[in-house]
Amino acid sequence: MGLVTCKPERDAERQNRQIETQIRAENQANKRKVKMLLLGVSDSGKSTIVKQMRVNYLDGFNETEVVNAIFVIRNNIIDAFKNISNIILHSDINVTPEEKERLHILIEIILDILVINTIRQFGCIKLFFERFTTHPLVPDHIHYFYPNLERIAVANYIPTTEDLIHMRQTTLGVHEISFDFTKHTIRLIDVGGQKTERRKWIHFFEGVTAVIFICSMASFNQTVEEEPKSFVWESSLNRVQNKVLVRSSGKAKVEKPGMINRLDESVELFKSIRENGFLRNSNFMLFLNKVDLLAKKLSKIAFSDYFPDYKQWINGDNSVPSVAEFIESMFREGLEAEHRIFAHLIQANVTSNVEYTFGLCCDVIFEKNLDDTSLE
Ligand SMILES: Nc1nc2c(ncn2[C@@H]2O[C@H](COP(=O)(O)OP(=O)(O)OP(=O)(O)O)[C@@H](O)[C@H]2O)c(=O)[nH]1
Ligand SMILES: [Mg+2]
Repeated sequence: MGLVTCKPERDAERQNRQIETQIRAENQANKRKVKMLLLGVSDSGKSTIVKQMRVNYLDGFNETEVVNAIFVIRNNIIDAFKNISNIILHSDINVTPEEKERLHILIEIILDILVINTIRQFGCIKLFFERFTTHPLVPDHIHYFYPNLERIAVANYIPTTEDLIHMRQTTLGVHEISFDFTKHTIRLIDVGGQKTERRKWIHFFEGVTAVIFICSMASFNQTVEEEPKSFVWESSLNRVQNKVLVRSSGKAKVEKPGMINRLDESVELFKSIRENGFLRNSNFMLFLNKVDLLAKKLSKIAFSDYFPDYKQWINGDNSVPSVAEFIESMFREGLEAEHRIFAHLIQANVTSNVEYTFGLCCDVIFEKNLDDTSLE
């Protein structure tokens, strides 16, 4: 004789089954949710990666963002030209009295983009772009915006997607986007890299599937941006004076307190994050960014002028592959064996390059997650 159950019990069983199915479905969905954190010092290229994801996997930029970008891009250029004028006036570049006066006015007073468009024709500016493009105080975006100045200066200028990708806007606070990638939903979190912003990072360290740490390889001849600029303008034309001043990890002694090499800062920051207990089980991706600018700089500057240890490096020529290998070794040095990292060279302002590298990373992350799942 079969077991007779009364109606309330059958209802309870059905309800239990429904709840279990729901929990299973939620677990499956959660496994497909991936939290990724973009970390790195300021100006390393984190937000540029986010912009590329928006272009690749979302709808790109909306109308309001494009209109706001007109102002931001023009300001990027005006600020860059103020710096450039300062560098020229502290250099041995020949400047006519009229040019000198105009450069001083540019530094003192905020001028509009049309004025910059005329200043760009000055002999001293042209000479600057021939001789000093690798100067540590020249913002990276100007290499892109300088040849496009005429287009940007016209009254009815509308920024292109490419313009928005190159635009520089320091991140304050935390921004995130969410998009579908293969079978996964990726939540990508972008934070500000400035020192004052870093204390906010810890709030996002829980449940992180992957940390994408970005480093600008081109920052090897730069010092951290919080430093007094007057010193840098005067000294940075002489690269020997401006070489590594503080290397907390390396052998060079502290020569000027407060002057920290930006690549060193990036390595130190990476190590402190890699060893953070909350991120013990996260995958670590290291994006060695700005490979284009690194190549440009290495054609004019010896890497070993800034990192004397490089002279002893096996392949110590001044080539991109060798220098990149050395930089990667700086990140790996002293890490515990289980602290594995997946490193890749990247040029974040090239959409296809980001798409490719991100795909490689995801292959690693998802394959590893699959392993983790199968152990359960
Ligand atoms: N040439 C070149 N420029 C790049 C590359 N990646 C980023 N940039 C530029 O570097 C500048 C800084 O990039 P962001 O993405 O704003 O840097 P960030 O890490 O978000 O900086 P914070 O928000 O201050 O933390 C921008 O002007 C970018 O266009 C690259 O691979 N090559
Ligand atoms: Mg940013």
